[in-house]
Amino acid sequence: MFLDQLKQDYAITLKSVTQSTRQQIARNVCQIKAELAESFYEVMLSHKEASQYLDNQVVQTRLKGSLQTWLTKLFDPNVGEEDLDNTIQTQLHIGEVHGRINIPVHLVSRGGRVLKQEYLNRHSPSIEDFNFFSQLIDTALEIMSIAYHKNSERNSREEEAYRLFSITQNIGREKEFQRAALLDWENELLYSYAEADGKNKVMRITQSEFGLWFRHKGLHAFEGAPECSQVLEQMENIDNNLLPTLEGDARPTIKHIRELRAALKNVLYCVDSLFQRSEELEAGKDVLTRLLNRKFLPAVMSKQLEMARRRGEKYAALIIDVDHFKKINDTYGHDNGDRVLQQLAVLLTNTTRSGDYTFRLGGEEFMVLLVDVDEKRAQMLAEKIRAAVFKESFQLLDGQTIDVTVSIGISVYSGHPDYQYDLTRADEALFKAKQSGRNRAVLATG
Ligand SMILES: Nc1nc2c(ncn2[C@@H]2O[C@H](COP(=O)(O)OP(=O)(O)OP(=O)(O)O)[C@@H](O)[C@H]2O)c(=O)[nH]1
Repeated sequence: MFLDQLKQDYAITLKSVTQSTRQQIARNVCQIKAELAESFYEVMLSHKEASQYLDNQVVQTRLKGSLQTWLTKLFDPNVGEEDLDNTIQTQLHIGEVHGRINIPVHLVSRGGRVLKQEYLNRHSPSIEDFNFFSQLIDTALEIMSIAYHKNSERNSREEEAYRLFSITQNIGREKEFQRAALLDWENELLYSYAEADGKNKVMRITQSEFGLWFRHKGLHAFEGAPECSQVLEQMENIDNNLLPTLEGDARPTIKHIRELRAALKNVLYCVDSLFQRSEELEAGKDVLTRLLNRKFLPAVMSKQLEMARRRGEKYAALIIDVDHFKKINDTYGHDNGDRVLQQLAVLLTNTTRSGDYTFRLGGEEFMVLLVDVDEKRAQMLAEKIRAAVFKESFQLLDGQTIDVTVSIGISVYSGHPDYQYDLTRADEALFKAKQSGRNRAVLATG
């Protein structure tokens, strides 16, 4: 309904000036569009809140250009009433992107204000001209804000659903797994000190299997629980205060070891109580593979993106597609096809770390989100997955085994504020992997 009203207003605005005035305004905009983009992003980047969302390099290489394209299209004098549905769709799409990357609406409005001010300063337009310019900018921003609100409402519902889901996905197994990971780390640590007289530097707990899981998944799953900050504090205490006392030439004293064990016991106690808080909840899993369902993608990706932005920890998306899966279905039947997908899901879970995420995107397409990696490591892990699938004997219902291969497209966080941008790059890389013969992993470039 709002949109119908906006469409009518838009049409009235277009007719409010003559065609030659529209052409003149379009020329004006074209002449100064680079300066408009410059001022827009200068203000955005100097604004504390806005600069959190925007990476300087991406602004230079991409966003300034996109803003200029948007202005050119918005003021294109050939856009008539019959094109308005398209124009509106474009603005809705931009609003959705803003919602996805959490740019607050008031900042976008601020951007609009900057554009108008800049246009006024540079062209000293007539009232009629300036009114037209303002009306189009305001209407476009109004349409964007409709999509923004819809999208952010959906995001918060999905985030809540994901939070519930992630704490309850195989909760018993997860609990035992994380307890074991923590105790393994402790054993390794003590063993290494006993053996090497403290000369070895041991992996920090925050970087351990448990630490990665807790920081990337546990914190999100148990969000708001008081034990979360206690676990974080204890881990920092261990890494920054306790471990250094055990390293170096001096032999660790029994007092140091006791302190470390007490801190670890505390972490274990908190973890147990976090798990106790949660209840089993089955909804939301992919029925066939029990992996994360596609609908949790926005919640997970937004969280990782925020972490990447705040802490500089990159992540990678691996889009994994079974090669010639149709042939497997056609040759051995759909049930055997299902069985292959289930075995692949288990293999993916086993070849990744517990801090990583594994999704079934749909059909025979999966996605692994690797946390805390760079290009080199992402490529190595993708290759590890590819090789593991290649080596695996997939078992069919009648006991016979078949070989299966996968193609993988890899993209590493590029700094772009919209996670969809990097997912599309991974998709394009997957396409290349298929084109160049399948059974390979290709890293997206550019
Ligand atoms: N058994 C089973 N098959 C599925 C499922 N979802 C999708 N499919 C089938 O997966 C097949 C995918 O085939 P295509 O998209 O042609 O791809 P492909 O044969 O794997 O070929 P490439 O990807 O190009 O290597 C289709 O035949 C779908 O019917 C599912 O849940 N179970």
